[in-house]
Amino acid sequence: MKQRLTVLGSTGSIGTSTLDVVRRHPASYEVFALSAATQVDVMLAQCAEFKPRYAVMASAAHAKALADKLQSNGLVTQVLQAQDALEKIASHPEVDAVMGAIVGAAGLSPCLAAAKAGKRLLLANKEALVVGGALFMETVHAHGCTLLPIDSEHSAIFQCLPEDRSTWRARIDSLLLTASGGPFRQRDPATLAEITPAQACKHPNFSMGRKISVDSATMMNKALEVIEARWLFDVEPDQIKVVIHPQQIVHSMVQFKDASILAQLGTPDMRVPIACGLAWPERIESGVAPLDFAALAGLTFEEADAQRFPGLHLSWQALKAPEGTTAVLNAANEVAVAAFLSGQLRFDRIHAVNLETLSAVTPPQPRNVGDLLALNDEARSIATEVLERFVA
Ligand SMILES: NC(=O)C1=CN([C@@H]2O[C@H](COP(=O)(O)OP(=O)(O)OC[C@H]3O[C@@H](n4cnc5c(N)ncnc54)[C@H](OP(=O)(O)O)[C@@H]3O)[C@@H](O)[C@H]2O)C=CC1
Ligand SMILES: CC(=O)[C@@H](O)[C@H](O)COP(=O)(O)O
Ligand SMILES: [Mn+2]
Repeated sequence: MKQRLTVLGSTGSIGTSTLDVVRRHPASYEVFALSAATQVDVMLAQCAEFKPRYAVMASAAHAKALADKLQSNGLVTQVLQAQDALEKIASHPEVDAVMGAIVGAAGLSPCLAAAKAGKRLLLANKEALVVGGALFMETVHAHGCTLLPIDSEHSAIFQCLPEDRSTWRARIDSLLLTASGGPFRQRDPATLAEITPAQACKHPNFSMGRKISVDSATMMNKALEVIEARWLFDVEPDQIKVVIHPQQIVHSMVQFKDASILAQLGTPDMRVPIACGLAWPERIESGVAPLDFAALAGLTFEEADAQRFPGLHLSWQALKAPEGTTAVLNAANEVAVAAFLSGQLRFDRIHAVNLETLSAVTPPQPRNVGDLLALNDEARSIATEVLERFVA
């Protein structure tokens, strides 16, 4: 029986890698629905190839443009638009699995809809978990959702852990998240003010969307991943450690109570964790060449420099603060990164916007997804005010 799949964010880096793996296994997977925001022609080509029943676009104008092109190409995919359209394709009764690959908090509601419908949820969209926190995991557990981490570090940890979740806590000492250190790991910190979006988006090992690439450059990506790990694996914040490993061959590790460490290794290519999530607990071909150990120059590890990467430590601070603080941090960072990418904010001021927004917002205890979305909106508007003080 084929798995019927919805891909949220199909035109992005994770979305296209997902479809690349799916393309290799036509007997096992069928695309039920795709979603995107702006890239109409990429979506048109995906509809022509994968023939989904539905395609969702984020705005009415993009939906209309896609519908017109589909019609003139004789394609019958139905185009939907509106917030509840994403939730509809994520929770549709005919869907087995959902890839959550929208970037940012915009992915929270459709991922929660998939979780509530008890789907197999392949989660790349780390911001959904950073915003959703305990409420996200409660929804996963209450509705029998199978949550499969796609973020490479979390997929690595997931693969190193025993399958029986109830035994994790008793056996784990700590989770060791590896980090590349980004493109500025060795750059003179005095020159960080001059960095351009193109430089920040040049990740040393992965070709990714622009937002996550900037996060890797500030190491806010690792901060978000610390928060993601806390919720995915139900460990205390201080059980999560970060180590820089510039080659990104070791994707992360689990240290057990007896000091034994298990690591997951592989070529740095997101099709590996994606294939792992699609097929779990089986294994399928991902299209990625295995590691050639003889050709590796060496694997090195070092500590993250707190002065160069001040944002990294905000994760532990936010996790120890009242619930909702991680949502505030995420909102501030989304606003600051967008401002940097549009040329308004200096790279070295992203951290200042995050820090000031955190001190300006005291989050009330979120009781439901409505509270989380309201908190996200409030934190975004305060971050936008804070930003005014830092723009050139
Ligand atoms: N890229 C990677 O290797 C990794 C990514 N991740 C995580 O996966 C997620 C996706 O990352 P990535 O693929 O790099 O991002 P991209 O920017 O490449 O893709 C994002 C996708 O989401 C769509 N999108 C953007 N904004 C919205 C919105 N407001 N509403 C609906 N859809 C939207 C985009 O549509 P369009 O392009 O049509 O505008 C696109 O399809 C992020 O959370 C990231 O942190 C995690 C690990 C690795
Ligand atoms: C591929 C992936 O999972 C990204 O999150 C990537 O690992 C970024 O790495 P750094 O944030 O360590 O640069
Ligand atoms: Mn990652």
